[in-house]
Amino acid sequence: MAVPASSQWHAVQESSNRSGVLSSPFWGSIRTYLQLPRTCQVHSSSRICGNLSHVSIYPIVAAVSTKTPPSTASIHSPTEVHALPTILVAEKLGEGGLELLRKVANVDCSYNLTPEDLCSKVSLCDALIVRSGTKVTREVFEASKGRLKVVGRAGVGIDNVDLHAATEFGCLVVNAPTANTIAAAEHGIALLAAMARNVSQANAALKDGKWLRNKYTGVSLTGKTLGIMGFGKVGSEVARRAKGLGMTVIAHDPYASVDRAHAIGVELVPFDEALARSDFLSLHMPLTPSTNKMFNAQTFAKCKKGVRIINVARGGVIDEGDLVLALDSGIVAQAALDVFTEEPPKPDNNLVSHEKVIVTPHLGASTVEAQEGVAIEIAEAVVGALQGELAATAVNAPMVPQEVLNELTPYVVLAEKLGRLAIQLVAGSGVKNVKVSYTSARADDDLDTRLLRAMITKGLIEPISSAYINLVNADFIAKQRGMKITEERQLLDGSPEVPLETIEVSIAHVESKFATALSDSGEITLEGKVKDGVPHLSKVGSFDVDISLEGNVVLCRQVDQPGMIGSVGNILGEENINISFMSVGRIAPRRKAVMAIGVDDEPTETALKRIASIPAVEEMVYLKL
Ligand SMILES: NC(=O)c1ccc[n+]([C@@H]2O[C@H](COP(=O)([O-])OP(=O)(O)OC[C@H]3O[C@@H](n4cnc5c(N)ncnc54)[C@H](O)[C@@H]3O)[C@@H](O)[C@H]2O)c1
Ligand SMILES: O=C(O)[C@H](O)COP(=O)(O)O
Repeated sequence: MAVPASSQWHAVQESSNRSGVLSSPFWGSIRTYLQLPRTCQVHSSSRICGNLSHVSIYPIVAAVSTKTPPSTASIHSPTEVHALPTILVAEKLGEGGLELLRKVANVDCSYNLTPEDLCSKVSLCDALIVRSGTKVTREVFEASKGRLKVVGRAGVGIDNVDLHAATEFGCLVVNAPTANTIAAAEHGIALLAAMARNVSQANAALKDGKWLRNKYTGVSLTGKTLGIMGFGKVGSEVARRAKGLGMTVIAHDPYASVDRAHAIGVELVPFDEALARSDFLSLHMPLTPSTNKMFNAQTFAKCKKGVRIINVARGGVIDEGDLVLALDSGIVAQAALDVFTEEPPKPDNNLVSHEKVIVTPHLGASTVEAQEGVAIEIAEAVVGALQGELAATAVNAPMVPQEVLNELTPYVVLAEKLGRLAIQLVAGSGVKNVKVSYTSARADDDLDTRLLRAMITKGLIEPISSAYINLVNADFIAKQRGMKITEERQLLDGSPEVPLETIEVSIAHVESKFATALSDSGEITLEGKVKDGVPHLSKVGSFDVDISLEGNVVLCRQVDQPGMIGSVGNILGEENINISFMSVGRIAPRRKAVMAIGVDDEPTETALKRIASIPAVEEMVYLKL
């Protein structure tokens, strides 16, 4: 059959199964975000997305994928097909949060686990919820063997979670950043006032029968300068309250907005100036490698003599040994500490027992109200993540709003398929340079491609490794394998109604099993687009084609002559292989052409050999999706 020069010949048969599990954005997004292994089906006995009690995530017994996190395969047996996910709650969580979790999961509340117990339990869990008392170490992720998909930190600080390991293992970490802000700020103010008036010491003395009115004369707050170190959520709430107490409030925070500070009457100042001017310093930065022990002998030396320090942030931001010396020498007059480098501190900790120090056992977030709020905030985040939503409080993954995700879903599928096809065209190994080009009528800031890049990476790497890749770890794994993935965009004229026109994946400096896939510049190049919500392959090398990316793909380069489609079609028909789509792209009539054939079934070796031996077929490759 001759093919019209300007068009492709479409179509033998369209797949009728487009409305299955994956086509719904909701169910699709479950897979997309957590990238549940393809051996896992997401089923619902109800189509009401809000009612998760009907959702189950389980492995298909007859696996179609070679990639399954090992524990998933070993834990679920066919008899557990409708099992709910399991969430381990390793520290006390408010009842409201537990109720939410119990609606969608088996909830195992096991507190005070040893590190060994945590490691052994975690291999049976899909999510883990902790507060600051549980160290979620690399060993925990290793022990989970890929089953753990989400760690929920019921609070703000995530310094007890090994984020690098979480990312490497593709485990999402979410926190509950807002619900305990006020509680922490109120505790900061409580410590400020208690320290200034020696409340703790006087209380202890009086209970010990000592009426020491002179000894416990305090200092006033009004008119004094409070330096807020870390002007984030807690810091700014402390600032508001301190202003109400008549204090002058200054703050140091390299990342805070001057306008936000001015709006509540706070002057942002450099670090050394904050130290030099403050009568009281209240610490509110996170513990990171750069804030670790940032309050040490050198910094105390820059402080106003007799400064008083409150710490409701993290013990590790202070060098505790240096603080003891500064208290002994009078550089620091008093300290009020809620947090410690080691929690609980050792009984002989001489900072805790110091007479100029008052302490509380990490109580900043411990109000009834805050704990209920945190529990609900983290339960919603964990449930959302298990549903595949891109959590607004994700700590180690890009946050993509649900609307954006819904819109991008078919492009996400396309991206993974293009990566998967492109890597199969490489002869040998050593893919180092991959370029992804997007054409779109949307401005750069209106098109979030992180998810697409992650899925292309997944498609490129999974077929050639044992790595298990999702949005969380895609960049990490690509980097680890020395694969550089660059992106470029071409802005098109026209309506920005659809997010993307085309996605092109090209792999440079490699040989191809199918030379026709090499572009004029010698790179393996595939282009795809989304048509009616379905991903299509639209270009192979320099040849335009058009097949829907469902099933698997046979690519042939042949001499463009009558009867080619019939010959290939006949062979596949005789071998009982269903063709879903067929398209021929060519440069000019009777010259070279590329035939792309979508097949529902896997062709036998014999069928492929028969196609390859058609005299006009010059090269052929079979690609699995
Ligand atoms: N004691 C408790 O129970 C309790 C309760 C809640 C929060 N916290 C801790 O309080 C701290 C603040 O929490 P948040 O919710 O306000 O966090 P946040 O992220 O809203 O604020 C932290 C601020 O610190 C700033 N910062 C970072 N590095 C800094 C540096 N080197 N110098 C100065 N500022 C720096 C950031 O820019 C940010 O504005 C965290 O350490 C958190 O873990 C403790
Ligand atoms: O970072 C936080 O949110 C606080 O330190 C609270 O920690 P907690 O949940 O262990 O009380």
